[in-house]
Amino acid sequence: MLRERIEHHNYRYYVLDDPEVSDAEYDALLRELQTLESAYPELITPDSPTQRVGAKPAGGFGEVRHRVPMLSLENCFDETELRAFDRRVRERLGLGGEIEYMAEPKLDGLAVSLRYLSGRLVQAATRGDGVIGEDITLNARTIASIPLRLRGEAPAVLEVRGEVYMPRSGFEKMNAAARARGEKVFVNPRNAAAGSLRQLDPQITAARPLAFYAYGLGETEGLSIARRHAAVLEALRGFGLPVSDEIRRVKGVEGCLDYYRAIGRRRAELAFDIDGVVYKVDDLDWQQRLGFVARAPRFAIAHKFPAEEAQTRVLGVEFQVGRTGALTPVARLEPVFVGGVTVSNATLHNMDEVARKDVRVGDTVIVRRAGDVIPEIARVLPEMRPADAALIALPAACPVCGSEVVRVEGEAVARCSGGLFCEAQRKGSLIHFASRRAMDIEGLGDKSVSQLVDHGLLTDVASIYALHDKRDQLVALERMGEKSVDNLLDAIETSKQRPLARLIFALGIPGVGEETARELAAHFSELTALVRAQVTDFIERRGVPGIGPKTAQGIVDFFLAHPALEHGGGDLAGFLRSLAIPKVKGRVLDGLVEAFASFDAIKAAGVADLVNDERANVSGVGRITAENIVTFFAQDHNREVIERLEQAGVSPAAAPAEPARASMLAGRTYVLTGTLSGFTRDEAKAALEARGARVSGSVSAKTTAVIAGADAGSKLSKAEKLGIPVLDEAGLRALLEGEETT
Ligand SMILES: NC(=O)c1ccc[n+]([C@@H]2O[C@H](COP(=O)([O-])OP(=O)(O)OC[C@H]3O[C@@H](n4cnc5c(N)ncnc54)[C@H](O)[C@@H]3O)[C@@H](O)[C@H]2O)c1
Ligand SMILES: [Zn+2]
Repeated sequence: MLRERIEHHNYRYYVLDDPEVSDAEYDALLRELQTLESAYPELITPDSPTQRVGAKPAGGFGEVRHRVPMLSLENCFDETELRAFDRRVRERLGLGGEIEYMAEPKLDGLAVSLRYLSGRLVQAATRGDGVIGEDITLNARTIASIPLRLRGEAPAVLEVRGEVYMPRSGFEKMNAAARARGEKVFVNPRNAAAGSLRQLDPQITAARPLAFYAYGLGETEGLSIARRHAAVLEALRGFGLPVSDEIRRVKGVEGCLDYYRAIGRRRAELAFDIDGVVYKVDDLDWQQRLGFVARAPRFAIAHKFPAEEAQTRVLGVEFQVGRTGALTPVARLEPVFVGGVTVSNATLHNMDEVARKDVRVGDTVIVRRAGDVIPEIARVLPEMRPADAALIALPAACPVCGSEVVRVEGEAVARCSGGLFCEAQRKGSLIHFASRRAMDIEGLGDKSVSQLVDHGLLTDVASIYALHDKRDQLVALERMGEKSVDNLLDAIETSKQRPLARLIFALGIPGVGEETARELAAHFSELTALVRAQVTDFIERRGVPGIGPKTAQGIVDFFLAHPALEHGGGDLAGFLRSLAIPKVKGRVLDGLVEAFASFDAIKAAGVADLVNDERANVSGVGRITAENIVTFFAQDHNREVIERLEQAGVSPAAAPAEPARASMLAGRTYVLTGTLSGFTRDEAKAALEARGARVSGSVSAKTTAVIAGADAGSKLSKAEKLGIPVLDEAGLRALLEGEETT
């Protein structure tokens, strides 16, 4: 029965701090019951979960009777529901205009009530069932942000209502430590906070990273303040209680929605988890007139964010093949609504990840989609695993071309060995070549590349430049038409003039990203030089193979101790061997002779001359990338493609004479904010600094420009206020390439 199921989940959640289902699923059950009860009001009983808050205390703790009940909040999940709430409020108050609300973050922890008598903390209690809570005074005393004494002139009685929560950083640290000890980890900061606070041994609570925010009042005596919720918060602050500085006064539904969206964008940046925002009528007299229903006040509502996690089932696993042949396992899921969209696939990244999470086909899993991040499987619920759940195995053959799948020892990825014989790799490399940051050929995206490959019009990247001879065939294709074919051919023609760095990046050499491609273009100036390069052109060897710092020091010390040693002539290797210098034999001995040729040179060598190390001539190109580049250009088919590209007139401008790059942006200050798609923050910072710019963390009048990625927050609004130019990611690229002067 529905009520019993809800009660069971309440018990798991509120008493055991160990829920079995996601909040979204629980909310759906509760709504189902609410809908039923509103259709058949005669079924409502006072003990129905819709009429009650939380659950009775667990026992083990003393009981506290709340003098002012601790209620829950009504929920809304979208704009329509919010408007309905606002309309109800105005109708009840008989008001026409916009209502002023206080908008607050809805912290995801657990509610507590702190009782101060003449400024001293005398009791702390959980919400319990709203009427009777658990006495957690000793535990609450261990939380640093809960003052034991109030500041200023405290009233005779002050009950403070607020949320005990666990900041995200503390949660992650605590879970990492638990994982290292092989102990159970908490599924989210809320359960961690509840589980940590409701410990019978306060010493355990003391060791947990808990914090507190105050947001309201219970019983008070002798407190005189303005009849405004804002004044309540101000007073709480004045008594030394922590109050969130994200709280704002807003006007009407539009103000509420603006606040909701703005904080929603910054949700991931906040130091704590929030599951939504709360709007409260600011005027306390109005609050009083609005009053309460059974389990919640009528003057406030929680506007919840779409759940970032949801529960679903793994129906199967497919392996996708990327342009480098990497096989990515992708779980096919029973469609589920999470993070605001319906998700039916989630990446499993690679086989190590599959093993680490122990995902099997048939498993019930928690899917997570935070912000615009690709959905992923957060964890498996092993207790719900069916007996016939199937292990996920790496296929022996590529699902696209049937070539053998190889997995390099020690590497997480498995690859199809088919190379350009593999259609998936061919399509992938064509899409990459034409992509915006590579050769930027508009009209050659995922779909059209796929279509052209399927019709045999494209084979490799050089075949793009033969398309103009196939105009008739192109026009005959579905979704093509004269106009779009002409546009495509124009775009292809234009792409012949892209700078060398872009062409190098477009070729898709393993390990060569945009930044490395730029370095390579600057170093080699033309493609033929890069094609002919050897590993030694990238990497300079110094010292003698096999000699590390210790051996080197040993050699230097030996000659310091024997300054008079001379080599009378003859076999140098034999003479060295006869000296029996520690570690100097075999490869090291041969290497010394080869590198230095004379005994005097070896005697004179310092540690730095002896130690074997490598220096990169091109920044960002280490041995592995160097080998990748050389291997790439050693392949006949790749050389042939390059030749055909050249014949077709793809003649990238040699890197423009770099305007003393190191000082290109000297004297300028940039601020980075939001998420860039092509760079990490650190990469963007390094690239700017390499050009002489300063990168600062805060916006001021001295800021040259703010570079804003997706979901930029307060720094962007500050820049707009100060009238400081704002660049997007394309602007940043132009700036780095010296094409723009902001
Ligand atoms: N997964 C499960 O099995 C399960 C079971 C029961 C409940 N739940 C979840 O618990 C939630 C319901 O719990 P609830 O009754 O505590 O309601 P709620 O969490 O939706 O809202 C009320 C609570 O919000 C908190 N809050 C945070 N910031 C606040 C602020 N600024 N002002 C006022 N209050 C603030 C308070 O603790 C208050 O008690 C739902 O999200 C539900 O999905 C899940
Ligand atoms: Zn393949």
